[in-house]
Amino acid sequence: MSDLCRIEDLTVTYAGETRPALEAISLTLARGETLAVLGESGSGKTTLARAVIGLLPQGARVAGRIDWPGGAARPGRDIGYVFQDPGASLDPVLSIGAQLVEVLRAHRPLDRRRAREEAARLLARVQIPQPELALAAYPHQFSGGQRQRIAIALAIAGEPALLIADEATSALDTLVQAGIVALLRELVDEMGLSLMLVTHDIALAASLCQRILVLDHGRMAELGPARQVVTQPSAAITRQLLDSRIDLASPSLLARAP
Ligand SMILES: Nc1ncnc2c1ncn2[C@@H]1O[C@H](COP(=O)(O)OP(=O)(O)OP(=O)(O)O)[C@@H](O)[C@H]1O
Repeated sequence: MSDLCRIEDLTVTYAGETRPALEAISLTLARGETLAVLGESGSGKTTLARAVIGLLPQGARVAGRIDWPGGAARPGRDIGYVFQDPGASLDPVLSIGAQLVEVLRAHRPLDRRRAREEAARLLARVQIPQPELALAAYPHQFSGGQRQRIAIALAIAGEPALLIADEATSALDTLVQAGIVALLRELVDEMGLSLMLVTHDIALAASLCQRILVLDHGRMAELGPARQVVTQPSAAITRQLLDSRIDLASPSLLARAP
């Protein structure tokens, strides 16, 4: 597998802060690789994802490097981003079709008719029923799970090499969450996408990703194959995250680690 993204000694300090939110992060993400970024609230997961996509807030100081050996990555086109709240991706006053067509035409040389056909195909791909009709509907007409599926359609519309899912399932109830996780897994397999899954849920990380990076107060606590991280954790914080998941889901957590 060739390298998609190389992060070297990345340190990010927000404006007005003295303590970095992220410190000395180094890792390489291969093409087609699935990586979970795991940690407690405030450990720096979103900061890492925002740094990768190049969308840190103004005034944030960045040291270190993020290299894209295949050429600079453009948000939207080369990197798709799915937020926890689909409302962050979807415009409430535009129809789903208009939003998808806009993104498709910004990134791909499609005329309006072809873009609309492609939009319907994308909605079908993320399992929105009656995609032709759905194009004319507005975000509030869909359930939370369906809105997240539409946000995923928007994120993959530019045929990105990397999809970042930032707590994309944590606001959803368990069954709906399982459906979105299954969809992400299918898309990664079919499109050869790299996935960066930002989560505080070690079971989810292990079930979906090949490697897990554990962050603790902005630092790398541990990075390794998912199975190894969940069966032989080397960092205290990973053991804590595991302990907090010792419930009925735990046996499947170990069985499903890639
Ligand atoms: N815009 C900002 N300005 C100042 N500090 C910030 C800003 N955004 C985040 N932080 C701080 O940076 C640290 C890391 O935050 P970050 O959102 O990356 O963590 P996280 O692991 O994604 O947390 P969560 O799971 O709660 O989203 C936290 O201490 C947070 O308070």
